[in-house]
Amino acid sequence: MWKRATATLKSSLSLHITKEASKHNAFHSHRFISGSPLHFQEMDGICPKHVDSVITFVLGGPGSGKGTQCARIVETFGFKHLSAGDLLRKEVESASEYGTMILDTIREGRIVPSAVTVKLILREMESSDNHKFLIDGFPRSEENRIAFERITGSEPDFVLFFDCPEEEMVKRVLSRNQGRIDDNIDTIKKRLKVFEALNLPVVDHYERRGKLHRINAVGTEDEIFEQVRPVFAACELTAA
Ligand SMILES: Nc1ncnc2c1ncn2[C@@H]1O[C@H](COP(=O)(O)OP(=O)(O)O)[C@@H](O)[C@H]1O
Ligand SMILES: Nc1ccn([C@H]2C[C@H](O)[C@@H](COP(=O)(O)OP(=O)(O)O)O2)c(=O)n1
Repeated sequence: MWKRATATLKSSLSLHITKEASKHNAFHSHRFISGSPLHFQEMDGICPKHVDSVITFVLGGPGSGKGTQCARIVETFGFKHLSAGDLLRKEVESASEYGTMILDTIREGRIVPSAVTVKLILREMESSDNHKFLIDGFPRSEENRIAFERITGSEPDFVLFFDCPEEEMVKRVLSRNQGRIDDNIDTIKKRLKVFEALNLPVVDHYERRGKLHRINAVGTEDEIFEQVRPVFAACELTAA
């Protein structure tokens, strides 16, 4: 399964976001799906580096342990980890024209428009020589999913979902201690609502597609990794 054709992965360099994208938040606007007003300008063409790429999406609520387990997967299986949240936070720090919009959106616990997030992800993929990608915290909505699949012309090879009870997620986020503006009880409550409304439909979608690996996210980090490991080990065997 390592070998797959993402032959239609298009160059992020050909993506442009209009200012309109920054005005519309995905939570309020699904116009991208119906009429594509976010104005991606896509040129035909393949990014040759990614013809054989493996793409794994890592889903789960805030604090479910996605980042923690991704670090273990990177260490054990050599994937390139792309955290959508980290990329967005880096964009805020880089004085990007979208910085204020991204920061406000994160502070309010909403979802940044796909035009911005997909562009950041593709830019990172193209600058990497790795061919195995863990895309963490994405897609967070059907709008994210549809935008990614439409732009790249590809689906993930498989999807991990860290299934964690809400009270455990709240406890973990409140003790995360990374100085994040969204790790406070008010924003967490909003993020959990957004997660249920927008992310769970994505989980259901991949379950129906037979691509979902549901991981019980309660337990020690080691115990959880012992559920994760066989998913990746099986794929390595298939590729051998
Ligand atoms: N299995 C676990 N049990 C308890 N705490 C955990 C576990 N996995 C991660 N954590 C802690 O919970 C917090 C959130 O984990 P993180 O990996 O950042 O989650 P996510 O990326 O899903 O938001 C971090 O402080 C992390 O150290
Ligand atoms: N696909 C994404 C991923 C994250 N974001 C925004 C909204 C999220 O609440 C924040 C933080 O995301 P991040 O994945 O770092 O958060 P958690 O690790 O799940 O707590 O970033 C987004 O708008 N779209």
